[in-house]
This record gives sequence, structure tokens and C-alpha cells, in this order.
Amino acid sequence: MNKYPKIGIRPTIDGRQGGVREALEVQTMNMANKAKELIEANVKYMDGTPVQCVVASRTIGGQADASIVYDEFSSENVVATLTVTPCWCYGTETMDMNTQTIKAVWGFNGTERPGAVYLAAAMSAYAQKGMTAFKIYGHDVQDSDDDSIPQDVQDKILTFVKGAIAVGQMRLKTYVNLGSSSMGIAGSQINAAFFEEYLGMIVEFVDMTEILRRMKLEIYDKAEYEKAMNWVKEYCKEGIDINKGKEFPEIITKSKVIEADKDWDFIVKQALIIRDILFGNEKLKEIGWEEEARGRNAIAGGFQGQRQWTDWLPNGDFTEAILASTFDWNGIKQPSAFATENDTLNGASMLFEVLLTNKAAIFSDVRTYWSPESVERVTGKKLTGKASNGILHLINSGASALDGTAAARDEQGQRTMKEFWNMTEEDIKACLAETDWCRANYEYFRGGGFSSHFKTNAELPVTLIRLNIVEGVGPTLQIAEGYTCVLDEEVHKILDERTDKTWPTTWFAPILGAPGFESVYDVMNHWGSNHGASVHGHIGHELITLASMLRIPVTLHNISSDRIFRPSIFDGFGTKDLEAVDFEACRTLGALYKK
Ligand SMILES: C[C@H](O)[C@@H](O)[C@@H](O)C(=O)CO
Ligand SMILES: [Mn+2]
Repeated sequence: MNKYPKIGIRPTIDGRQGGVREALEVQTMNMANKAKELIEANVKYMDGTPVQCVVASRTIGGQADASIVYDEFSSENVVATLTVTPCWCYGTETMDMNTQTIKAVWGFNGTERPGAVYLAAAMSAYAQKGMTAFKIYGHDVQDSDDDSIPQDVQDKILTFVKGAIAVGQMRLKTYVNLGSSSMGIAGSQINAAFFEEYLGMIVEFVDMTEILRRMKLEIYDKAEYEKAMNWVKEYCKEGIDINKGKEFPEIITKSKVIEADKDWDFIVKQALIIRDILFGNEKLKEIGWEEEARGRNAIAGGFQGQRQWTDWLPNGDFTEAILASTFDWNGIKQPSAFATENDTLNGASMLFEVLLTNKAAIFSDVRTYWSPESVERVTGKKLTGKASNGILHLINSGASALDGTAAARDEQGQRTMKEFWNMTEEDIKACLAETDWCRANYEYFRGGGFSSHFKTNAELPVTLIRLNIVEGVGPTLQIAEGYTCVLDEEVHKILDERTDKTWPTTWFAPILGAPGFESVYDVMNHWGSNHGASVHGHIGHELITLASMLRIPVTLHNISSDRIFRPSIFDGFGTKDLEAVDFEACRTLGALYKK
């Protein structure tokens, strides 16, 4: 990253000199420094670097002080400001009025000198001006000499910062769209205006022939290619070949132009090349390809694959699975949001998840709702535990991140999925050991290739999401928190093999009870598309905060109202039907980067 997006911290103060201001200087600055410590210790950029804060050089008692701080922040790529104060200050005279930053105000909840009153005054001013700001004050009154940050305040500050830093990291980065429409999936017919106006991103279009050009002209690092091939030989074991013994018609046999024993050479090269197209590679400059070495400033992308590519060339499953994982042949790496079937809206969903968690996002079809009755009919057995109300089969041709095996272990030795920097050598080997690579089903993929095949082998909290675009409404987000399920082995086998035994499976049970979550069937029935992106952890509240920053209304979620944190201006649209409020507020405010 050229210059990290930062959080600017603004200590505001009662400007009355001759006693009041002087008495508050230390406490106010202290709050700012405490907030900086909290943020820098808890939030990381995509590459694992701790998020950086810039604390203003002075307290702000009026716009003259504020203007010095605007200047300090302007050269630092400050994307969001957190104004902190233990006292009453003068609302519009001290507020952050820069329209380019995302804002929050933390008003100390004390009674001696009321920070929470300033907070309320500032929020009313922001609302009156049509500006968004997040309101933070503690649930319990603190004494004026208590410099701790209560847990509820910490949670709000961190949720705000995670969202704001995600917004900052997306801004002016590129989504690389490799190929075009895949099998009529509308999400693959990229909507550039969405990326530009809502995410502040740039869309680049790259034809899939670029991959063939780089193969033919050998525009890749040969040493790395050798290394990757050796790694594949050692760790990527082959699974079943379901084509064996089958008679295929000529249109299928003559379409396989890469010999079967050359598939790995092809797909490993393809993975290197696609990564380089997105992110660049200094090595290419050394071999005379300076333009290619630069990459395209990507933060995410997707590959069409089906069908103009896969109808005669090996599929993109290996590339997609490896790009999305927290490791490759070079060891640990930051996971990428990289969409299969060029479903750009699922790619953007993956991007939100990776940005908020630093973990791998798992791309899949939301393929089948298995009712308890159907499972019993087909297997003779009952679903149990978290699966007992029915399950969703999350499965796509083998493009899911290998972290989805849940083979990594936490400090207690339990299965989990991790931030990439916490992945160990053993975790990587374990994820690879629980994955086998099955030769692609030639009926679907005439050109062959290999699909990652595994099952998510632990009961873990996950969040499944989907970005949709609805004509007349714009982009909307759906969020389902739930658990991955481990089924009885025989039940798993019977259900899994009904779909495709060469693909990775995650069994998912959403948490029921919220509107739209009356049953597992309802969740599947309300889902906006054929795909979803899941990530480890229950991060629905963080997604809601991020969506509110981007003005993307959330149309379906199972997050309790006490976890929902949106800008204070949303309260001005009512408090009864939070979903309707979200719609109305997002529509009134308009896209963050509306041209
Ligand atoms: C191989 C098949 O075409 C699958 O890729 C297809 O069923 C899908 O994943 C549709 O989303
Ligand atoms: Mn699919």
C-alpha cells in the first residue's frame, strides 16, 4: 500500500481560557492517546500492519484550532476522524467539517463536565447538515479521573475503525475483471457504477486472452513457477477422477486441448499469471516486462472461466482457491477476494469479509436447502445438534479457500480459521492434507483442470453474506450468522455425492429467530442470488456498520438490535422499523462517492 489510510484523532475542548480550558487540556489529550493505543493494538490493515492513528498536535477549542488539524491530517491520508472529549465544547465550532472523512465522536460519560452533552450537540448539528457521524458514549457514568475506556466504548470505537479502514483501503483500488459474463450470472456482468459510486473503486477489464499471451511469451517468473510446481507435487494430492471409465462424445474429447498430464503445469502457470495481472511482480521487470511488472493496483478481482475458457482449457479452480487462501507455495500471505464465475458482487462480498477479518473468505453456491425430513428420507438418519432444523449446502466447483477445511488449530488445539499472520507451517500442511484435488468433471469442464475438494470439518461460527443489486433500490446486503456443521459421516457422504464429489462442501446452519430467519428454508428462499461468501466469526455487526458507511442498506440479517451501530443521523428517520429506516437513510444520503 502506498500510503495507509489513517484515523485522525481530534481532542476537542471547552475553549474558555482562564481556567476551564487549562484544567481540561491533560485529560482531553489523554483520551486521544488512549484511543490511539486501543486502535493500534487491535486493528490491522490487509497486509497485517497495525492501523495507524494521527493524534492532533493540539486540543481543538474552535475552528481556528480545527483548521491547523485539518492541515495536519490532509497530508496523512486520514480517512476517518474520531473526535474525543471529556467536556462540553461548542458544537459546530469544534466539529470536523471536512466532508471527505468518516466521523465518530466519543463523548466521555461523566457529569462534572459533560462530554455526552457535547456529543448530542455535535450529532444534532451533523444531522441538520445532512452529514453522517457515529455517536459513542459509555453506558455507565465514569468518574472524571477514570481514564479507562469502558468495554462498550471500546467495542464501538473498534467497530467504527474497522469499517472506516475498510472504506479507506478500498478507495481508488482496482477490481480486476478477467473475462466477462459467466453462464448468464448477472453478478458477472459487472456494474462499474456500483464499484465507483459506492466503494470508490476503479474497475479494470482484462480479456482472458491476456493469460494465454503471458503463457506463450513466458511472461512469468520461471523460478517461482518451478517452486510452485514442486510444492504442488509435494502437497496437493490428487483425489478421484470421476471421468475414468466414462465414454464421452467427440465434442468433449476433442475439446481437451491440453493433455491431461499437463494440466498441473497449465493451472500453476495460470495462478502465477493471474496473481501478477492483479498485483504486479517486480521479477517481471527483470525479464524485460516493465508494464506487466506494475500490475493493476488491485484489491480484488474475478475470473470468468465458464464457459469460453473452460470449454477447452483447464479451469480456474486452483487459481481461485489459492488466491483466496491465507497461504501458497511461498508460505503465508494475505488472502485475496477473488471471485469464481466472475460473480463480481460475490467478489465484493468477499472483499468486505477479508477487510474486516484478515481471514480467508469462502466463495460458494448457496446450493441446496436440506430439510430435516428430506435428509431423513434420503439417508434414513436424523440431523442433530445445530443442524437439526435443516442445513444449507454451500458448495461450488472447487474454488473455495483451503482455510475452509478448518484444519488450522487455535491455541487450545481446536479447529479454526485464522488471520493469515497466525497461520503456522503445521496449519498450512493440515489444510493441504485435508484437501485433495479432483480432476475436473469433463461434462462441465471439457478443458479439464483440478478442483479443490474438502469438507469444513468443524462446528465454527461463520457469517454468510451476499451483495445484490436491485433496480430502483441500488446495492443491498444480506447477512446470515450461523454455524458450520459436521454431519454424521454417512449422511455427509450421501448428501455430498448427490451434488458433485469433486467439490468442497460446507454445511451451514443459520441462527434462526429474526425476521426472514423463521426457518432455514426461509433463509435459502430469501437469498438474493446463487452465490454467497462466508467467513469465520460472527461479524454481522461490523458488516452493518461498514454498509452504513457505504450507504448500502441491509435487507436481511439476524443481528440483534443491541449490536447494530449506524450513524446517528439514521435515528432521524425513525426507530420502529430499523430496516425501513436503513433504506430511507441510505437513499436520502446517497452513495458515498456519487458523481
Ligand atoms: C460446474 C457448474 O457449471 C457450476 O459451476 C454451476 O452449477 C454453478 O456454480 C452456478 O453458480
Ligand atoms: Mn457457482
